[in-house]
Amino acid sequence: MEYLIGQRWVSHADAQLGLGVVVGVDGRRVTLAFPAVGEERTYAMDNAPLTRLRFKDGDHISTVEGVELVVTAVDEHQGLLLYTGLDHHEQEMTVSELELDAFVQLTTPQQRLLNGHFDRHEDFALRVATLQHMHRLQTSPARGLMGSRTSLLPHQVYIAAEVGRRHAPRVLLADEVGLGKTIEAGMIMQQQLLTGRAGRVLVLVPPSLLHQWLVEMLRRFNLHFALFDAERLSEMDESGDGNPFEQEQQVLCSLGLFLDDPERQAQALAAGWDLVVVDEAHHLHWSPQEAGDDYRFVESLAACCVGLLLLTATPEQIGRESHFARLRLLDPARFHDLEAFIAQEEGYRALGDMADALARGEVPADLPSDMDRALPPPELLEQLLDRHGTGRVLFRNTRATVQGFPQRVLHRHPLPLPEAYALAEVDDDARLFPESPYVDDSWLDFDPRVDWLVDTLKAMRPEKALVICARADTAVALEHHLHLRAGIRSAAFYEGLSIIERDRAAAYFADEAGGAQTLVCSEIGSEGRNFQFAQHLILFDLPLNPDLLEQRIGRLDRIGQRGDVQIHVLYLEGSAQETLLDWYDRGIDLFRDSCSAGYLIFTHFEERLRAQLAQRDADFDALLNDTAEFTLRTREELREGRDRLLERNSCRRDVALGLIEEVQSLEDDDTLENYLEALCEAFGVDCEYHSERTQVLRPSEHMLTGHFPGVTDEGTTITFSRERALAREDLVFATWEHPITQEAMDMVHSTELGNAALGTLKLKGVPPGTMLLEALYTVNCVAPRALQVDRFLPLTPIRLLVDARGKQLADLVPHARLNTLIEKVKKHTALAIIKQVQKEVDAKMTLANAIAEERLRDILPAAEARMREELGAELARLEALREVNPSIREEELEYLRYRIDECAVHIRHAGLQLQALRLIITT
Ligand SMILES: Nc1ncnc2c1ncn2[C@@H]1O[C@H](COP(=O)(O)OP(=O)(O)OP(=O)(O)O)[C@@H](O)[C@H]1O
Repeated sequence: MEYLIGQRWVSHADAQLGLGVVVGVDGRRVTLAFPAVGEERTYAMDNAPLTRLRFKDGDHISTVEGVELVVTAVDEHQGLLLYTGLDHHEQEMTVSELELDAFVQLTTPQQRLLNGHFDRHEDFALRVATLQHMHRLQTSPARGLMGSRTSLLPHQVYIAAEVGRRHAPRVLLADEVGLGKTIEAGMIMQQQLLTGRAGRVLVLVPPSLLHQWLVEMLRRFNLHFALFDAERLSEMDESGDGNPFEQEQQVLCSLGLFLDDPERQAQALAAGWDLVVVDEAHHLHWSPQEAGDDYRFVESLAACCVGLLLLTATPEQIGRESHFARLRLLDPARFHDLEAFIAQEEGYRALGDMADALARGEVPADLPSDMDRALPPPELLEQLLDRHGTGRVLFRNTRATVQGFPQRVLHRHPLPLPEAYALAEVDDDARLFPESPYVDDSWLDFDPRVDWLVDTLKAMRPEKALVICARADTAVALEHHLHLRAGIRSAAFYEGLSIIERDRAAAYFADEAGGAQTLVCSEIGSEGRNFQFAQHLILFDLPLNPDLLEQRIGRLDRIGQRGDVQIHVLYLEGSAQETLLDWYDRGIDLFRDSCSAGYLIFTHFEERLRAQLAQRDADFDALLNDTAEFTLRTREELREGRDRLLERNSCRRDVALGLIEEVQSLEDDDTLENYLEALCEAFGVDCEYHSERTQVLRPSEHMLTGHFPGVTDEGTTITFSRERALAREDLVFATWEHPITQEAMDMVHSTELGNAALGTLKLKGVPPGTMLLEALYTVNCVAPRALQVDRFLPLTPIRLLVDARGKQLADLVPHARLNTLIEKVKKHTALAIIKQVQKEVDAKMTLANAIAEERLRDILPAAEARMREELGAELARLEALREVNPSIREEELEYLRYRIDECAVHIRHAGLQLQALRLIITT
């Protein structure tokens, strides 16, 4: 090998040195300067780990002056290479190799292979596997649904898939209490973030639910929200770094932060969000006369964010009008007329009948005129639901459809009315909450509910009971009494506590060993919290709103409840509470069955009920009968009309079951386990068996990078079993979509790991000394993530195996087979081989590139056709839908048209990327 001063060489022993230049040749020694690292090294010529750097036509080079050229010709002059190329103005220029930038990164497979930077065959195989898995995940129907630590419940999976795949989803998630709206919102967010449809997310929740949300999002979805409270915001203000909302991508805070604070509102509005989520949205104040500050703020947010999820279990808690007002936030164009909305709801019964008939295979005579009667009934049913239902904006699943819920069992506990209460002058409020007029705690001494509570809790020990009362003062007094005077382990949960104190109290109650036996909550504890680990609910009083009562019961009667829910209602005989209990129990039958029309029924009878609460008389039985009859009728109407349609729209079981099956099949085989093991091996992470389908990952001394995603110094225990992950919170649930897997895959994809290898092989029928080149290409489409072009044009790995005569043998010798046959070659032999076959490799690469390009010519039009078919069908559907159901917003249509055009442009410009190259010599 001849060395001349000025030539450029790279060290294949240490790629980090950058590009060296020969600065001295002295007998048998050569000295190189490596300007990128400011070092000089001298080597013995006969075993220097150096390779001459020689660029070729089409390579990108850059000079010390920062000029970038695409090489068009290479000449040699007095032993030095001269590169001619075009800069980005298409100007031609020629530079000597002396002028090349020393910070060269040899990363392409061909450069690395030809310069002697070989990888292990295991790493080569890992790279190929990574690209194949990435491709498979990109095209999976279950994309975005695999990574949540939740049971796969059809109604949730359906909603997550249906809403999560929309661009800019704007929906009201209104499943009945405790059916998992938070989980659905998490699944939707996870999917939107994973697929790039959303990046910036703002979640607004009541203060008492902040931590519960924070924890649920993290442990179930690996979503790291920044929790903003007043303190953190003022610290951020002081730091002078500008708008705090612009400093985080996913923010969780309470709506209260913004009330009466126009400046904060302006900051949040200016920060721009892809998705805004509002929990317990029934609290937003609105009436036809006046909108509250909270409503107006959310309305401003709704106007400038693209996606909006509103969550409420009791959409009509404050009445139909405010239900309408929330729908208006989602789509002001569609929901602009309250009267029309109410009239339309009335037509749902007829639609429900038609849907039933179609489900039975009959085509009803009165089918809407926009529908094509010639279609088969299942398709007509799809169209009917799609075009005439409310499914696009409103999702509501009920216990009746979800099934598997335990019973609610009512226990009435009459107690004598103390004289002090009987004789007191009372108003409406004090009738229901007789202790409320007391400024001190003296009522504890004579109120029989207190002793009952103490005795019952003691008798129940160690079973846990949630106690709910309407007022914070009552909760505090009761808890003090239980705790200090009766020696019952208890905690209070009320609005006077800070958020952290509330969470501490809830955690103390949840603690199985040594925790509180009871938690005494004011009404704020009746909303959103998860207390299903308890089976006893003690209602110290009853609220004067059936939806609030439903929320209270929902704390225990929710997903995850394992036994029947025992509802104990304490009441003072002859008091307004007894009347209210009778009305709820015998009128609405709310203790046995949840009722979405509770508020409607309440408003219908409110006047008569209030009169009976003030003074029960002979009319009460009539009130009970009327209420029961009205309730029956209303439930029936809802079941026949709105709910029936909503249910069909809110969960299509067959679709959901198909998706669940897909997720399960990905989980059940051991591909991920084997793949992660190979990844760990490649990166120097120890993988130790823990128990069935569970491993401990630990950084080893030979860790390749400073960090492997998700692996801590102490070790991270991961399980591949969903069942175990649900039972054991401390284990990481490893799925294809867990950040560990995703980031590790990215680490392989975005670096050169495994992209160049050399080996030998004995192959029957192939003479020794034959050269084979195994090349893997992927389709490289540069496009904004939000367009999701990868749905139509995924990575599409193309594997070629070219022999010396240019024959393509990929199908004959599959990659997996090659992996089992290939043998390692010592580094110096490999370097000797590569020097000899340089020219041949170049020639075969040209050939391989041509074959791959030819394949690409088929792939791109097919991808465009697929995109046009899929998005075109979506567009046609939306256009048809819009004719009859204006809940489709014009922007949705416009965006879809724009997306089709943009996707087409990007698909046409897609190119190939050589991802990995392996040179094989037969022996
Ligand atoms: N698929 C699931 N797998 C496991 N647990 C779940 C699942 N869905 C819901 N849960 C649990 O059930 C409980 C109720 O869920 P969630 O809080 O999402 O309900 P919700 O509809 O928002 O309730 P609320 O109406 O009270 O606000 C929570 O403890 C949640 O963690």
